[in-house]
Amino acid sequence: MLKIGIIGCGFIGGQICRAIDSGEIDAELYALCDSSESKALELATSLKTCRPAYMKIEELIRSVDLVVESASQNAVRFIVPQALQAGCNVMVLSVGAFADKELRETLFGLAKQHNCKLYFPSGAVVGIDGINSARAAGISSVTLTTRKPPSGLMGAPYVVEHGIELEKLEEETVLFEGTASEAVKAFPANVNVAATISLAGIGFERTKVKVIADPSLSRNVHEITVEGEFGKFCTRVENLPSPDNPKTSYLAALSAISTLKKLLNPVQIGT
Ligand SMILES: NC(=O)C1=CN([C@@H]2O[C@H](COP(=O)(O)OP(=O)(O)OC[C@H]3O[C@@H](n4cnc5c(N)ncnc54)[C@H](OP(=O)(O)O)[C@@H]3O)[C@@H](O)[C@H]2O)C=CC1
Ligand SMILES: O=C([O-])CC(=O)C(=O)O
Repeated sequence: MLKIGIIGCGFIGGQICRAIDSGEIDAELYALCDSSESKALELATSLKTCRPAYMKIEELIRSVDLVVESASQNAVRFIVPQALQAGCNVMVLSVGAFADKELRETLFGLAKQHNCKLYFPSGAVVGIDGINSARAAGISSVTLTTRKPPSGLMGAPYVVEHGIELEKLEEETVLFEGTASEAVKAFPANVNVAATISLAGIGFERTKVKVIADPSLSRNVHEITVEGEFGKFCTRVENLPSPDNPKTSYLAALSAISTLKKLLNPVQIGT
């Protein structure tokens, strides 16, 4: 049975644990790690059937077949190279870290060298399947427009650096327009989806991103427009935010669960 280790025991890590615990994902939840040991232990003891051990990153990587990174972009830099060098497959949630070209090329190279897989779930957006298909011919433009309630954007480096008083906004306000490369640094906990879209499509410099704060919203809304040889498509998702972490949409955790189920399943549906 596939042994899974989860690094980052917040909302997404917790949802994956519960999906393994309930038997929805047919794998062994072997180990947990978090910057807060007590948070990981609390999660472990809340489970009904699984009894994952708490391990430091190095021990976890030596012990499992697949590492789930559900921690932070900074964690990716530290965890993923070691995990690939140890021969683990890795599922990455903090995809924004891959905007760094040097890191990206190193990690893709290590995955090839060690015959490991890197999995990037679709996350909180819909349409990655369409981008993957469209890329087989040619894509001319990709844009992502992300709208979140102000509470979901609090603490983002861009908001802090520009002194934006989100709590005072009374109407929809465009906070940021730029490339995906800039967006994931400006909003590292809000638009990892821009990184996944870039990896699937036309890269971090050609993918355009707009981030909007809207006090009238209670959902995280992501719209993608893609044009290319195939024609044009637009997707829009209105995500319920997680109750634990308003920056993260529930769909992002479901997408991680679905990716794990897909890699374990001999029958593959969808692109
Ligand atoms: N790909 C996608 O579509 C999406 C990606 N994300 C990203 O996925 C990641 C997980 O999201 P979510 O579960 O909501 O986040 P949470 O903040 O709920 O949980 C993350 C957990 O990881 C811990 N952590 C952070 N850095 C490290 C580290 N270096 N080593 C060990 N533990 C660490 C955090 O601890 P502490 O609180 O102490 O920092 C926290 O307990 C985030 O980076 C988020 O931005 C989210 C939504 C969509
Ligand atoms: O969950 C979301 O709506 C998107 C998100 O935070 C991210 O991509 O980092």
